[in-house]
Amino acid sequence: MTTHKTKIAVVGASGRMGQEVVRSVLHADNVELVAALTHEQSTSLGLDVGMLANEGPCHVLLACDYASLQEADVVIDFATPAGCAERLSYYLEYQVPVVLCTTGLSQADMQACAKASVTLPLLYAENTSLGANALRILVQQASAMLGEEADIEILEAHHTGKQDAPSGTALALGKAAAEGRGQEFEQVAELHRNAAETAYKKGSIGFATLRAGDIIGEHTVYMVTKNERLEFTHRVSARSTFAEGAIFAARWLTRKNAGFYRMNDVLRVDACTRIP
Ligand SMILES: NC(=O)C1=CN([C@@H]2O[C@H](COP(=O)(O)OP(=O)(O)OC[C@H]3O[C@@H](n4cnc5c(N)ncnc54)[C@H](OP(=O)(O)O)[C@@H]3O)[C@@H](O)[C@H]2O)C=CC1
Ligand SMILES: O=C(O)C1=N[C@H](C(=O)O)C[C@H](O)C1
Repeated sequence: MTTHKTKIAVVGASGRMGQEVVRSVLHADNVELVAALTHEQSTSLGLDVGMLANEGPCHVLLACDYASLQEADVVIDFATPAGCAERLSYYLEYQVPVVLCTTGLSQADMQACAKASVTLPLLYAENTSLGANALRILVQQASAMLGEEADIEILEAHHTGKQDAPSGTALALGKAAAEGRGQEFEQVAELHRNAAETAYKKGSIGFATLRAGDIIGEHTVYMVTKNERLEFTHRVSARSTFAEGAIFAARWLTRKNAGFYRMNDVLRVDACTRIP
């Protein structure tokens, strides 16, 4: 019996994550790589993305003509925030569902995502790993239990190539913590805890950032009360974790109607049930 292979286009395909997704797609038997896209100025245009990803030729060349999206069932976008609005316009034009994994997006970009999702299945994932999404639920629950008794601080560590800070995952964890104790995130978030003007305030949620070497992605949420503390830590030791999560989400998204989706919808971690 031949099974239908999901046809995947990877956007940002020459980047750290783009190459990881290419590798994972080439190794999986239920998906097929049909396009690999980047921007017009990319120095890697025209290269075989299989070669770029150290997998040998796969006969898909890095391109910037988004008309090739017509071949795809779904897009996985791990490109940089710059150009996000333009990319969304292509996904709308070619009506191709998208798993958007870019962090550091502006409010305007997020509004454009919401607007696009009126007519397109769009899944926004600042972190496609199972563990980070489970952690978000645990943090919300613990924060609800402890209330404002606990000081909450979030520390994230990433490789030196990361452009945005705090990370998208750290912000999502902070939002979950604020939600848990019934706070408005924007009112309590101290995004740069170590900056001089953001000294400790009771009830705030502080963020601190490390950028060092090749750390793939680590997040710790501290909940500290008098004489004791909880530390919730998630560490990723291979980028393939993110790539495989994105592919899993992409296949799921091809069966959905237009709408704005999150990893929780895919993984059902909130209901503590996994889709096999
Ligand atoms: N959701 C998740 O689980 C994860 C999300 N991320 C996020 O993914 C994003 C990419 O991370 P990473 O791979 O490390 O970054 P990289 O800088 O390695 O890759 C980004 C890629 O995007 C390409 N690019 C730049 N501008 C455009 C554009 N306008 N259109 C299309 N492609 C473009 C770049 O091409 P060129 O190099 O040729 O300029 C580059 O290849 C970040 O926002 C990061 O935070 C990362 C890991 C996990
Ligand atoms: O840029 C990265 O590398 C990562 N970015 C995501 C984020 O900003 O949360 C997810 C992961 O931590 C790796």
